[in-house]
Amino acid sequence: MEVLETDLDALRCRMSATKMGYIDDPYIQYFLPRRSIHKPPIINRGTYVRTWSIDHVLENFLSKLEGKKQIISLGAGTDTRAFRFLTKLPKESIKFIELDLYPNCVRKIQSIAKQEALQAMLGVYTIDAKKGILLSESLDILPFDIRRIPETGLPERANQGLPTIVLSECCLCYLEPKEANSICQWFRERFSCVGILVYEPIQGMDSFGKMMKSNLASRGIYLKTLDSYNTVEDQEKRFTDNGFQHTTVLDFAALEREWIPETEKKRIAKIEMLDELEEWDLLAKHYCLVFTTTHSLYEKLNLQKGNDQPNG
Ligand SMILES: C[S@@+](CC[C@H](N)C(=O)[O-])C[C@H]1O[C@@H](n2cnc3c(N)ncnc32)[C@H](O)[C@@H]1O
Repeated sequence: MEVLETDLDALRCRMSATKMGYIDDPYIQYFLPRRSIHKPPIINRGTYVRTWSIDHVLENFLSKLEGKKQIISLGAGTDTRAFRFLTKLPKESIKFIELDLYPNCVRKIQSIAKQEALQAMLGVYTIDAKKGILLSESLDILPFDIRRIPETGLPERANQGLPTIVLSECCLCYLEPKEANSICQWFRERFSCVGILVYEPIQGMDSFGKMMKSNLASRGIYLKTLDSYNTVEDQEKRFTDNGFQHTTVLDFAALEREWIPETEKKRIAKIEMLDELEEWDLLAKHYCLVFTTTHSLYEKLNLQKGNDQPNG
């Protein structure tokens, strides 16, 4: 299945951005030993904005709410975020549940099974590498086709009573809009305190967007929701129509401008010269971050009206 390969694309981008110093990720080496990957500066910058902004929303959620919190990652692939966060936070305060298709879970778990440094962070754990299952106090990796969620619910390890952020870092976009929508609706109806954090492409109708779609289509990969949620406004409406009460959507140009601190911008600017600022502007308009919440989570995060940045 071609969609499985998209995880390797994301991993390579993160490796390149890590190697260049945009991202601090000591764990990625365990999942992609080949470090010779180098992506163009605008791709590294995009990977940085993507990683920084998702981390930012999650860190804010984890630090502002008391007690145990849950992050359910749809199509988590070989994301190392759980390990990065577990180095900084008490294990008992956080539960990551990572779902992906069976072959990608097996691949990830095989890497973890070889690395004591990763296992040491999990406390008591069990691994069944053949089944692609890892269970521990703070991280579960489970092979699960997320399209089943509306019918069968989540694997029983998930706890509907915990404040939860559902992360779709480029995953829901591969589903039919109806399927993606039913999943979001399922979470809103079952979880009282929930947010959905989505990173995905937008603006698929212009020439850059068409090129992006046709490059992927040549590999059998289709961004199925893109035409339905083509703009920032469409993305906002998507979640408002779905019954979520508070939605913030920013493209990467806005994220960089409004969220990323000046000190970080200066640091990033020194890493690599961006010869073509116009190219970056174009790319940055084609990706967005959506953060949508129920009223209960919104109140707990204490979002200020008119303040897009979720740390108030
Ligand atoms: C672009 S990758 C993103 C991986 C990771 N979230 C990241 O950003 O690094 C998309 C992931 O979604 C997974 N995926 C696609 N469709 C899925 C489905 N129906 N159920 C579970 N996972 C799925 C793929 O296997 C792949 O690992």
